[in-house]
Amino acid sequence: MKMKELLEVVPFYKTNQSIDTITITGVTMDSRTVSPGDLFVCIRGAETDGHAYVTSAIDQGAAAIVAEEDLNIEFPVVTVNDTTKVLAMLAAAYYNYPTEGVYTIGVTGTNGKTTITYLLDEIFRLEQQTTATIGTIQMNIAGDVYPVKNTTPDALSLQSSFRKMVDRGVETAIMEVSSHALDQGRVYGCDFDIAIFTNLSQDHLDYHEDMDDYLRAKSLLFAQLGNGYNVEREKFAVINIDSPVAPKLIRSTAKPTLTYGIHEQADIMAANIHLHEKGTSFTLQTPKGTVEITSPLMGMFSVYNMLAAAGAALAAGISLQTIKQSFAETEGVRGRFEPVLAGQEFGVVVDYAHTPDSLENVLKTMKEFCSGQIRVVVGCGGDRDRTKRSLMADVAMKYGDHIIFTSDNPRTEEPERILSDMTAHLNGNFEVEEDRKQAIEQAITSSSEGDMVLIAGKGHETYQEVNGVRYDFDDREVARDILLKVKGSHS
Ligand SMILES: CC(=O)N[C@H]1[C@@H](OP(=O)(O)OP(=O)(O)OC[C@H]2O[C@@H](n3ccc(=O)[nH]c3=O)[C@H](O)[C@@H]2O)O[C@H](CO)[C@@H](O)[C@@H]1O[C@H](C)C(=O)N[C@@H](C)C(=O)N[C@H](CCC(=O)O)C(=O)O
Ligand SMILES: Nc1ncnc2c1ncn2[C@@H]1O[C@H](COP(=O)(O)OP(=O)(O)OP(=O)(O)O)[C@@H](O)[C@H]1O
Ligand SMILES: N[C@H](CCC[C@H](N)C(=O)O)C(=O)O
Ligand SMILES: [Mg+2]
Repeated sequence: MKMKELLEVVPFYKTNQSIDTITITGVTMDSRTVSPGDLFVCIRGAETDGHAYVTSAIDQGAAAIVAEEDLNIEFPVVTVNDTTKVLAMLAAAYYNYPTEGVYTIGVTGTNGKTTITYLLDEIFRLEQQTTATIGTIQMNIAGDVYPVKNTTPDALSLQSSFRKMVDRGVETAIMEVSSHALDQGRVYGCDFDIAIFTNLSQDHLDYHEDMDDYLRAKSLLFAQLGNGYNVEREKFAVINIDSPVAPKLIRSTAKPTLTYGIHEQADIMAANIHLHEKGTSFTLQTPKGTVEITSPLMGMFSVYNMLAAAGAALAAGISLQTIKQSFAETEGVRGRFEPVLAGQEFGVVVDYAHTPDSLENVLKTMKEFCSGQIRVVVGCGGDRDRTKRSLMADVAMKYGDHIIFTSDNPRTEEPERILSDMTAHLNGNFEVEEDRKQAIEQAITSSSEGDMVLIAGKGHETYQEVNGVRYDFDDREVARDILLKVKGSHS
């Protein structure tokens, strides 16, 4: 492809020499993956600066460089103001604007993104559509599953995945859009048809300066809605009106908003909510009519997730009957309020709660139905928001009866430091057991009929990450093995 043609997507740029005759065979932002003929885009990252790898990119055969600085080298360099945004534009152009060919739904917010993408995927598949999902657990394109490094992939991987979707006949794609991704422009080249907001609560303050900065990142999804190339499809923002930040997000988009909620007046509402041990039921009120919902999903937070999914599905033209059927038949998401069943007389639940708000939601739900004692096994990730640690510990202490604080992906941090951040301020009874398996065993062996154990924080994860190494560890398997062992020793 002629480099000049690709650069037509970039409104302003400067060159140090003529680029008229340059042909490029790929675009990359990583010197380690440069192939001869690639255009190398220098990105200023969180760890290092891509500008430092120009020589290495050239040595490996790069055809030209896109940079934010005049590099003073005898080599074709295109200078732009913001390489991150330009990379997203180039990625979309290089893969020929694939989101134009796919109905694209983006979900952002602190909690509930993965769950809502799965709920929507089930709805669209019930309509016999070919779908794709991208998110924390995996990427799924028309039934083919791919592992992911990030919840939201970098711009190049993302656009290449959308191209694959078009080639595979995907009609609707539903993706999680993390605040990191928005801040780093990973989705800047995507033309979303629907943007969903779930909620905002504390997380990621290691990365974002404060909650305002975190919200600013989230709002970018709504600001970019409708700025794309596809003007034929109507765009909608679907926003949780019960969230205090809803007005700011509504103001940040030029597109129509469908609101959903339980407390404030909204377009999509849940009334007559009944939360019970086997799930939820409620009356779903929408501009397209009213329908009774029953679902195996537990807790008030699940009602919110269903409202968000219903709002987006209705905006996409799906019928209320399909939505009703899909919520009734949903399989849920692995590692989200997932019971571990091995014939024991007490409940064991694995859940991905790794923020104060999600932990509170899950524990409130458990408390509602637990006739006995609640035991909580919980830790906090290393190299992540330190200020959420004591808050998560407070929530565990408030709702649980016996708390065992343990490790959850210490990464490069000392587990003792993480545990001390969680517990140093606490009074009262709790235990600290650094070894997660021991902690789970302790919680399970001391439970009896009517009790419940919550194993929080890792959900679907199948590893424990310590110093860059991922050791096999699956809360669900570990719990099941312990339950079977305990049962065996009693029989
Ligand atoms: C902090 C963060 O967000 N980092 C992301 C970021 O990497 P970075 O900014 O650290 O990149 P860097 O290492 O500084 O490198 C800068 C540039 O130099 C280039 N480079 C670097 C080294 C080299 O030898 N040659 C070279 O060319 C790199 O390719 C890059 O272009 O850009 C990368 C590509 O998009 C991401 O994979 C990476 O995610 C890391 C792995 C990560 O852990 N991110 C987490 C915090 C994250 O993004 N999480 C959210 C979900 C959070 C949630 O919802 O809970 C997510 O979307 O996954
Ligand atoms: N709407 C909600 N409000 C509050 N908590 C929720 C909500 N939905 C789910 N949760 C809790 O948050 C946990 C994570 O849910 P989910 O994986 O759907 O969120 P996410 O936004 O994708 O998270 P991540 O940022 O890690 O990708 C669940 O296990 C549950 O404990
Ligand atoms: N996407 C989140 C996942 C947190 C899950 C928890 N198990 C942890 O490792 O902190 C993050 O990377 O911050
Ligand atoms: Mg997720």
